[in-house]
Amino acid sequence: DLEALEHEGREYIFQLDKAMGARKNRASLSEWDYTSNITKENEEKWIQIRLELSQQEKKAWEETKMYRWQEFQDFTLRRMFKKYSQLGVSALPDDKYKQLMRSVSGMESNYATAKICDFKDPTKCNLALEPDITELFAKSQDPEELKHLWVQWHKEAGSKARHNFTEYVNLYNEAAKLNDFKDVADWWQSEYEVDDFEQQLAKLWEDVKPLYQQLHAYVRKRLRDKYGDHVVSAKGPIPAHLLGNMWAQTWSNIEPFTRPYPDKKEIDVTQTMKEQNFTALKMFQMSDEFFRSLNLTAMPEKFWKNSIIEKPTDREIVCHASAWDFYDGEDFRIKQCTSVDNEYFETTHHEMGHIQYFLQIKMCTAIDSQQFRTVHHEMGHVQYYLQYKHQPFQFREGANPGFHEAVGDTIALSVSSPKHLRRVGLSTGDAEDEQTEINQLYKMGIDKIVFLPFAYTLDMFRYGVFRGSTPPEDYNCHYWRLREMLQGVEPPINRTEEDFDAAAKYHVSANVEYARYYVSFIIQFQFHRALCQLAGEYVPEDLNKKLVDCDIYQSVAAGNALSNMLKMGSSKPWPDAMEALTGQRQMKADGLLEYFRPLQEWLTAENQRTGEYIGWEPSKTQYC
Ligand SMILES: C=C(C[SeH])C(=O)N1CCC[C@H]1C(=O)O
Ligand SMILES: [Zn+2]
Repeated sequence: DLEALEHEGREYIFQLDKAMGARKNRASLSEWDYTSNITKENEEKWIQIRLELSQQEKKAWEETKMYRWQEFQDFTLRRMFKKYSQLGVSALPDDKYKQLMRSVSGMESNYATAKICDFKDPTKCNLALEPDITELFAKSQDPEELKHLWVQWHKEAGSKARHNFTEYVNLYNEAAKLNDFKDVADWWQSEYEVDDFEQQLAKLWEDVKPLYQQLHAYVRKRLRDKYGDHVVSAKGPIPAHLLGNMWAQTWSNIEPFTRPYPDKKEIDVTQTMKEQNFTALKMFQMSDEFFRSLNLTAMPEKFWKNSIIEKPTDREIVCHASAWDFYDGEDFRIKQCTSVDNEYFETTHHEMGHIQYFLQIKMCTAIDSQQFRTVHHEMGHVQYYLQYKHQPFQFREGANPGFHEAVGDTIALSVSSPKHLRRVGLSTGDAEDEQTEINQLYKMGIDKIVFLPFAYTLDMFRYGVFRGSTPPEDYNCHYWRLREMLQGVEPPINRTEEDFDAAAKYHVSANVEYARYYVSFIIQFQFHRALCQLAGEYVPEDLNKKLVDCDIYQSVAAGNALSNMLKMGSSKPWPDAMEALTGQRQMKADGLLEYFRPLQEWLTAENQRTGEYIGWEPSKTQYC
């Protein structure tokens, strides 16, 4: 009878889950070995192990199909069977599976090892993205130098990936169809368990677009004032190489010379951290301490022992920051790039003297607030792993991919508040006045608001590619059409289909879905608002308890609510997790818009005062 069958199903699935845990542990260890020492030999080992594991997954999948799990009474049991009934890329025949893995690892290693020549010294041709190009791009205010760095990087990391990318699209789409999806776009969106995901993304963009347009207009004016109207037009898109970031996804690096009140004391965390001899180690310790202050879990010993945060000089590694769960309940790591330079050498030895297990900690680029945000971002991933490590392996993931990206950033919203920076001695700024608050909101806005159209573009582009509505001969043209339409940016020089600029972004070369960050940058404000209310730090309409100045540090009430949501992992559909923390069951832009309301009002008035054109006319550069 069904009762007995369900009982047998439960026995079976928990055995399967344990075996899956062991497989995931092996897969993570071999991927770690490859990405922290990029060699042909390690690539072969990683591919071999993945192939073995896929055969085991295929066998398990055949068995699972024999159970009539859709009729089971137990919700959790049905949910586990449902997840196991999806085989994934292992559904491909072995030769195609290997080909798909080779095309992705080919793109990823090309991206990780790409080098370009320096603008000032053309004989110096060993500039890597981290830390060299990133640092130059953040600091240079010479449009010609910025154009050189932009064009060279997009040539080395973008164009060279085009062949592998088209092969990856075909094979990945084949795998999607073998999993009963129309294409990869359909597969990626299924992770969000709603049937109108793309409409929800569009609605969120409609809600945020007016605010973005005001910010875009203001920044364009400030850049035109600085570089002249032959470089920045009055009504056109903003040239993408002038925004302080290779992908124009965050504009924090141009804050020093574009903020609303330039003479207002700036809370420059980077400067203070340097003065206080900060190292990455200290930032990781501070982040760990923040989570502990909320009654969340301390980083386990293996984290401090096994993480890699030094960019080795003797080998190539994948530098893009990442957090890892090895599915054994103890081993969790971060791999974040650093490079040895004498400024931190002494500090590191000094630190090493204090701490037995410590990893060689130094930051790739100088200690700066962007790196500080990345540290919190990565530590948020590890905190989520720690909270749900008691779940069955199949549920050891975020409620949806956006949740996993939002944890660290939500904490960083408190850490970057003026109140918190004063609390930890990173700022001696006096209490807030109106102008300082606008400067603070502007600094947060050119990181958080401008990111949204970039993130939206990246996966709208790939949805079109996977659906075939964007054919390979139009890849670059469609990419720039979307970037102009949504972000209001244009390439610094004409582009052709010899170029493939999308792959110059890590996540396109590494096959990492990106809508997760778009979701994260929306829901992190819903999380932040809920936590601030729980911490008694935010009371609607109370001018002494404003959202912009909320810091949940040491609030056990907020921490317990956060950990209760994180502990769920993906055991329930994400609206249940969202509701547990915020009382809302939908993604909504209301949290973000409430946070930035004072900035939106200021920008609207300022753009009226200067008569700046809101929005942008078609670009004059050629790219189609
Ligand atoms: C820090 C990470 C590793 Se999950 C990252 O890729 N992020 C974090 C914010 C957006 C996105 C990016 O760098 O493009
Ligand atoms: Zn992340």
